[in-house]
Amino acid sequence: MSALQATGITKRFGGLLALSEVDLTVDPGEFVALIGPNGAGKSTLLNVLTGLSAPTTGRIALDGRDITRLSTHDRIRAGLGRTFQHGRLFERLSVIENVMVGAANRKGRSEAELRSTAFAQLRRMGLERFADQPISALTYGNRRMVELTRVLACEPRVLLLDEPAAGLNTGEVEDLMARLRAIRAQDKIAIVLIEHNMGMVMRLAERVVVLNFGVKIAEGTPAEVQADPAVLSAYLGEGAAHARH
Ligand SMILES: Nc1ncnc2c1ncn2[C@@H]1O[C@H](COP(=O)(O)OP(=O)(O)OP(=O)(O)O)[C@@H](O)[C@H]1O
Repeated sequence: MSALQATGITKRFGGLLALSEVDLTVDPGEFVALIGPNGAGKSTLLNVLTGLSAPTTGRIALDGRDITRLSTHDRIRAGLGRTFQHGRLFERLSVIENVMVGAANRKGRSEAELRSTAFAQLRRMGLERFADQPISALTYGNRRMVELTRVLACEPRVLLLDEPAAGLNTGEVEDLMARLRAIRAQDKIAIVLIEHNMGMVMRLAERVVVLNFGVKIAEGTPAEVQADPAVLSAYLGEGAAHARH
């Protein structure tokens, strides 16, 4: 059974067709990258999957259960986690308190349990020394890592990441990739990554799905997708694709 299955997702904003009959299937533990030029519909698809935006038509299932009509909060509880392109940390709270907020999405935990869960997550992300610092004291790169830690504290089965490497320096991107590999190996969670950093996509993803103007134009291994003329056209324009063939 698929960990996540979105079928026939269409999303209209007035006259604009942001997504057109998009299918996305993610197997348990699989690492899928979702790529496409600016405005292709990637963030819109994540918003629909997480319930921030209702699809015009289409169906979403998590572990075989229809979640199309669940609230965002209930989807998180059901095991669907997500980070945002522009982070949303609580500035006035400490690092560990932010992560505790993530852990609190799981029912029935005492404050002491939330704190120890949050601390364990911070430790495995190499952030434990910042636990009691305010968010405002962190570098940009560390803030992004705290965002990832917070969603991990929700113990997702499927993790959706919206451009986690944006704004990170080379060393931080390497660190992020190593952490994502470790998370996946340890937690066996499925990951869907939206990313413009193609080097990262090619090194991490097992399967790549390409959107362009709201339509899925290609799907395959990183090597297959890189060699696909339709993908080249979408990124570089018809002229560049023809020049290669
Ligand atoms: N709330 C909205 N209202 C109207 N149009 C929207 C809304 N959200 C997105 N769009 C439009 O839908 C299309 C897809 O946008 P989306 O942000 O999903 O693309 P993207 O692939 O994530 O792009 P980027 O890589 O630049 O983040 C764009 O034309 C965008 O202008």
